[in-house]
Amino acid sequence: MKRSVFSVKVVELPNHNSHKFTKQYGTSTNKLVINSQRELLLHWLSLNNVHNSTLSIRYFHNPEESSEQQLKLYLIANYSANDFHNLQQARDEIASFFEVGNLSTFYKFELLQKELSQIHDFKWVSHIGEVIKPEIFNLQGYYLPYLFEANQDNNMLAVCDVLHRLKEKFLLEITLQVCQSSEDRETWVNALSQMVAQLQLLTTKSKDGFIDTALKTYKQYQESYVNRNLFKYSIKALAETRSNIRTVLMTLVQSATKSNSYGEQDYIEIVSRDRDEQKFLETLRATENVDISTAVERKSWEGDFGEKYIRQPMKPKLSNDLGDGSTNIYSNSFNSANFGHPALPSSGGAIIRTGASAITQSSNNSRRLPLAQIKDLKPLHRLATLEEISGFFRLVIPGNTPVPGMATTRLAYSTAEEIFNNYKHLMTKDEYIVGLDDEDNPVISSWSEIPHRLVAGVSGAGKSNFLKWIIFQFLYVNPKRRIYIADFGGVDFQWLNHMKVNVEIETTPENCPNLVEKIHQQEYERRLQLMQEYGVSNLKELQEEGVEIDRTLWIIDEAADIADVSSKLRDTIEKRLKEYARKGRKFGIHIIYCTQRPTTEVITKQVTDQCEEKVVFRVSPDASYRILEDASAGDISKDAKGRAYLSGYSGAKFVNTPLIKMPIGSKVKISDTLWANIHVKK
Ligand SMILES: Nc1ncnc2c1ncn2[C@@H]1O[C@H](COP(=O)(O)OP(=O)(O)OP(=O)(O)O)[C@@H](O)[C@H]1O
Repeated sequence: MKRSVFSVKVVELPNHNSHKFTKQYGTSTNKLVINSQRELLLHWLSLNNVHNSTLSIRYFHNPEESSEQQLKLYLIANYSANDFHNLQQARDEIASFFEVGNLSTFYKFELLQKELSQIHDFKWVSHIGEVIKPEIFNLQGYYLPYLFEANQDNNMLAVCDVLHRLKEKFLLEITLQVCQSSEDRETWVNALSQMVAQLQLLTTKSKDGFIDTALKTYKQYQESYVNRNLFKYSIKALAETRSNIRTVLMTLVQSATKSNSYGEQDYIEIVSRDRDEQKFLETLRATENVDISTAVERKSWEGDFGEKYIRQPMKPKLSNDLGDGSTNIYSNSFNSANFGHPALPSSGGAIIRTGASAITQSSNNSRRLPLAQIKDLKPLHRLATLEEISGFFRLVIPGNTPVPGMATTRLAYSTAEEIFNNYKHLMTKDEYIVGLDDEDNPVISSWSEIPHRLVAGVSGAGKSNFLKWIIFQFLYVNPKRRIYIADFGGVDFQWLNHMKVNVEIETTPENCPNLVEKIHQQEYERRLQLMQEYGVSNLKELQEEGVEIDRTLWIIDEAADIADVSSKLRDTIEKRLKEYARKGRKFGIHIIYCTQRPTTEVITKQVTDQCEEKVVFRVSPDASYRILEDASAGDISKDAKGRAYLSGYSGAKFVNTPLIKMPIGSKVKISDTLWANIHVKK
C-alpha cells in the first residue's frame, strides 16, 4: 500500500460583497460557497480507488504572528492506494479539485510542497479536546448516541472570533475519513436492528420518554446509516493550556449544529499530556499522521458497560406496570450460550427477523446473526453522514467584515480602468476616489472638506502609482487645473510634460524654496487678491463671478529629502501647510505630503496635525502607529501593492488603490490609457 499527503493553504477568502460577486451571483454567494464545500466532500467520497482517505481542515491560531497572519487555514489530505499509478491518479484528481473545482471560484489555495512535519510541529501541545456526539448512558444500562443535527449555514465566523482572542497557540482540526463499507458495518447494523426491535417491544409495554427518543433515534440511524456512505470524524482542539478548549469547541458546536440540538448535551472530552499520557499521545499521533483516532472516549465506556447484551439492560423501569407479560421477554435474559437456540423465546427470534433494515432481513435469510452487545453500537458515535458532518467541516465564509486574524485578500485587483468605467460619476470637482474598500465599494475623499493629505509607505508599496491616480482624477474634472510637483527622484512625473497640462516639476531640493515661494505668490497671494477684488470669500464664489480659477495641487514626493537638505525649508513648508490648511478649504490650495521614511524628523507633529487625511501604505507597525494611532498599516503584506490604511474623509479603513496604466514613450500611447480622457484644449 502506498500512502501520500496533499496539503494546501487557503490564501484568499471569498468576498461576497465584492462588486464582482454581487454582479455574478447576486445575494446567493453564501449558498454557493457552502455548496462548493459540500462538493468537496462528495468528491472525496467518490475517490474510490483510494483507501482510508482522510481529509482535514485545520484552523491554526498563532498570536506571535502579525495580526493579519494569526489565523491560518489548511486543508490536508492523506490517501493511499494499491500502487504508485493509482496514487498518482488520485493526487491529480485531488489537485484538480483545488485548482479548478467550484471551490476554487471562492477560495484560492497554495499548494504546500513541504513535509507535513515542517508545516506543523506539535511540541507546544499539552491538552487535546475532542467533540464527540453526545451519548447517553442510562443508569439502567441504556445507551444512546445522538446524531448531529447540522447547521448547514455555519460560516465559522464566531469560531474565528474566539480563536482570534486567544493568547496561546491553538489548532482546531476537523478530520474526516471515508468509512469503508465493509468495515465493522455488519456488527453495528445487526446491533441496530436488535436495539430497534427491543425498544419497540418496550414502547408497547410502557410509556417512557427516553425509550421513545431512543427508538426514534435508532430508527433514524437505520434509515440514514445502513445503506449510506459514512465518514469517521474527529473534531479536535490542540492547545497549550486546558482552559480555552471547551470555549472554542462549544462555540464550534453551537455554530455547526442547530440550536435545539446542542441544548444541555455534553459534547466535549479533554485529555492532557501529563494526566492521560497514553490517550493523549495516541490522539496527537493521529493528528501528526492526518489520521483518525478513537483514543479519547467517555468514562462511561470503562468497565463492563459495553459487554452487556442489548436485551440484558432493558429491564422495565417499573416491572409492576408490565405485569406478567414481561416475563416472556425479560426473565429469559439473553446470553451468548442460548443465542440462536431453538429454546429462545419466540418473541426473541422475531426481534431480529422483523427488524426494519433490509440488510438485516437479507442477512438473516442466510444465517443467524450473533447476539448484539452494547459495544457493537459504539462505532455509531464516531460515524457521521455527509449531512451531519457538513456543518462542522467548514472553511470560514467571511461576512461583512474581514475574518479576524486573516488578511482579506481580494480576488482580483481592480484596475483604474474598471473603477473609472464603473464610478466616474463620483469623480467631481470636490471629490475623488481613493480606491476600493475590502467590499469593493469606492472610498471617497473630498478636497473641499480636507485640504491636505499625507501619503506614507516603504519603497515599492504603491505611493507613486497612487499619486498618478490622484493626478488623473484631479485633471479629469478640469484639465486646466495647475499642479506643482517637488519630485527629487526626477523621473516619476516627467510624462506630465507630454500631456500639455499645467504642471511645474522641481527636481532638486535646493531649488525647492523657489517653488514654495512661487506657489505662495501665484496661488495664495493671487487668490487672496482676487477675493478681495470681487468681494467674495471662497473659491466657489470666485468661480461664480466668472473668474477662471480652480483648485491647485502641490505634491511633495519625497519629504525626507527636504528634511535632509534643510530643516529651514522643512519648517517653511510646514508653515505653509498650516497657513493653507486654515485657508485651504476656501482657497482651493491642496498639499500631498509623501514619504518613504515616516520618521519623527520627516513626519513631525505639525505635519500629522495639518494633513487631516492619511493614506498609509505598507510601513512598520511603529510608523503606522505614529501616523495613524493605529498599527494596521504595519500588517499590510509585502505582496499587497497599492493597499493602504486610510484615515480621513471616509473614516478609518483599508483601501485598495488601483494600478493606473501610464503612457510609456512610443510603446504605450496616451490613447491606450485613461489619460486619453483628459482633453486639453489647445
Ligand atoms: N495599486 C497597485 N496595484 C498593483 N500593483 C501596484 C499598485 N501600485 C503599485 N504597484 C506596483 O508596484 C510597483 C511599485 O509601485 P510604486 O512605484 O508606486 O511604489 P512607491 O511606493 O512609489 O515606491 P518608491 O517609494 O520606491 O517610489 C509598481 O511598479 C507597480 O507595478
